[in-house]
Amino acid sequence: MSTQSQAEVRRAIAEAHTIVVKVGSSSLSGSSGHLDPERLRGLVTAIAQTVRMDARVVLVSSGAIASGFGPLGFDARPTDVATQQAAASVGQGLLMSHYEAAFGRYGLRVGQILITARDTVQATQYRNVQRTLNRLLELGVVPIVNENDALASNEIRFGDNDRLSALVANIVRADALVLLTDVDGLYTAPPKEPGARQIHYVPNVLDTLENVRIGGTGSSVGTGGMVTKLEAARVAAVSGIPTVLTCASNAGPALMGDRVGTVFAPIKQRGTSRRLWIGFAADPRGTLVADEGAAKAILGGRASLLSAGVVGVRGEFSAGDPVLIVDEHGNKLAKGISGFDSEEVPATLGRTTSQLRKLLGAEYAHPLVHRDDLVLL
Ligand SMILES: Nc1ncnc2c1ncn2[C@@H]1O[C@H](COP(=O)(O)OP(=O)(O)O)[C@@H](O)[C@H]1O
Ligand SMILES: N[C@@H](CCC(=O)OP(=O)(O)O)C(=O)O
Repeated sequence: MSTQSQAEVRRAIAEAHTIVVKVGSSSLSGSSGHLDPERLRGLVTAIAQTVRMDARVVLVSSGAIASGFGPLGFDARPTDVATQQAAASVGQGLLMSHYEAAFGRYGLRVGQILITARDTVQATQYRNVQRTLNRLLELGVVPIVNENDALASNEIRFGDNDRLSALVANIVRADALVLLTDVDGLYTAPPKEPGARQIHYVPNVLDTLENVRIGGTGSSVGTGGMVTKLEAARVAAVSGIPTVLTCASNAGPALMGDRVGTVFAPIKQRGTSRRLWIGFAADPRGTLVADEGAAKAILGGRASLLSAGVVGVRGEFSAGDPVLIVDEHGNKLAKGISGFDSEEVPATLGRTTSQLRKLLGAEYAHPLVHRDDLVLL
């Protein structure tokens, strides 16, 4: 497909029917880091106006921890995982009650969906998330998505909601992704640095953004900074979805296609795939070494990785975790979701599926990595 001009990308966003809006903690909280309900209401007004114009909006909202640490008696956002999870557990309900009240003023219902990273890599969970989101949208509800912070394990989690929002955009086949933060777009350097200039249009986010220095969070409550926002824009772009990145106070103009923030053009035709997440964002928890035949089969594009073609395993992982697949020379071939725990793998190496059934039982008679769970690198 030919690259869309800035005006075309902005028009596509203005005309989008299904939109994913992501708002970061930094945009929902005041200088103390606590949730600021006034800011939340401002955002809701912009979204409600869009919904009234017949659009379907999924809101991916951070802010559970920001909403919870104050009521728990902490002055600042906690830094240890257990207290963050406790704060998120208290804060998520409070956050939703603010959203319920604010959307309620416009006669709109909200529905809460809490997702863990695993839900986006496991086929059944992925489909459940997809079905519920689609049904909520059909019913005219505004789904509000956050990571299930209270239960997310430290090893496999999104941490920030940027990448999660791109995957949600992919899951609902959104026409546009709107990333709202505390700066009006991408700058040539962290915006506090002298000389940093705003970029308004990124035609191909896969190209290394030369002359752009990307930094981490600029606030005491945000987590991913610009790094994860660009990752989200990349996932969206290769899913055929245009992205606009701007500050939360520009939500209304951004949704109308006005010239605010930074827009990222889509790169591919529309498509949806759980495999995008496997390829893009999932950090491998271990490595499987494929022999020559298996490596060739995988590179052919349509084969699963069978135990018969695996000669080694490294790292500790559970069935359902992302793993790297390399050849015997260490060349990276693919990423995939392991069908076995790492400790089960040695007993399966070199075995055919029927041998696995005979030796270990029917529950072991499946590929080590199924082809639907495998993405070439
Ligand atoms: N090149 C850059 N352009 C714009 N912002 C940048 C850049 N590098 C780093 N940042 C920082 O990223 C921050 C936004 O990320 P973050 O604090 O995680 O927000 P959120 O809570 O919205 O996810 C900005 O406040 C800014 O300080
Ligand atoms: N899920 C967490 C979000 C963590 C976070 O700060 O994310 P972000 O502000 O998007 O960088 C929460 O609700 O507090």
